[in-house]
Amino acid sequence: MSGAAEIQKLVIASGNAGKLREIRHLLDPLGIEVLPQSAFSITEVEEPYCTFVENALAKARHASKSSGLAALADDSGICANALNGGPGVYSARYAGEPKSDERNNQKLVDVLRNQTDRRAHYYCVMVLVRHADDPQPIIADGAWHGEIILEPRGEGGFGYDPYFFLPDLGKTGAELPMELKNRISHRGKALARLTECLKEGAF
Ligand SMILES: O=c1nc[nH]c2c1ncn2[C@H]1C[C@H](O)[C@@H](COP(=O)(O)OP(=O)(O)OP(=O)(O)O)O1
Ligand SMILES: [Mg+2]
Repeated sequence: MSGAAEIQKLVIASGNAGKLREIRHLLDPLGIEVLPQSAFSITEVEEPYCTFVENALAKARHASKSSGLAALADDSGICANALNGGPGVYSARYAGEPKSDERNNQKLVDVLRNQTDRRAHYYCVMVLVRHADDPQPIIADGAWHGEIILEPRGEGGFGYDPYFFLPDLGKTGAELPMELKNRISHRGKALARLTECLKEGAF
C-alpha cells in the first residue's frame, strides 16, 4: 500500500500558532486538507526526550491517536554554539513554565551577552505518521544558520526570530516575509525533504 501518497487530510500536531501559519503555507500547494490539532481539542503532550526526533514522534503519535487522522509534527529549537547546542530541544521552556517567547529571548540574550561567539542555528525535525502506530514514520530535518543579536529587529515570524540574524541577508528572521523564510528556514527545508520522501513513495 502506498499510504503516504494517498494522504488527503492531515492534522498538524502543534499548538504553536507561528508554526501552524508557516506549515499551512508550505502544505498549501500539495492539495492536502490541513487541520490544526485544536480542531480536535487535542491536549499538549509531554516532550520528555532529549532528541528532537523522539519528541516529534511523540507529538505526531498523540495527535494521530486522538484524531484518527494522519498527523504531522514539528519539533524544533534554537541551538547556540557557545551553549554547546543549547537551549536546543528545551528552547520552548528555556526560561521555565509557563512558556514565554519574551522571557526565553531575554534569557538567551543575557546568557550570550558576554560571549564573542553568538553563532546559532535553528533545527527542525518533521515527522509524519499515517496512524498512531505507524511503523514507518516519515522523518525529515533541516537546519538554518545565523547569529543571535542583542537587540530585537522586526515584527514578523515568532519565537526567537527577532534576535536571529542572517548575516547574508542583513536581516533577522522577524524581518523576512513568510514566503522567503519558508524557502530558506529549517522548517522549510525539513518539509521540502519530507515532501520528497512522500513523492518517492518510500513505503
Ligand atoms: O522558525 C522559528 N522561529 C522562531 N522560533 C522558533 C522557530 N522554530 C522553532 N522556534 C522556537 C520556538 C520554541 O521556543 C521552540 C520550539 O519548541 P517546540 O516544542 O518544537 O514547539 P512549541 O512547544 O512551541 O509548540 P508544539 O510543541 O506544540 O509544536 O523553538
Ligand atoms: Mg513543544
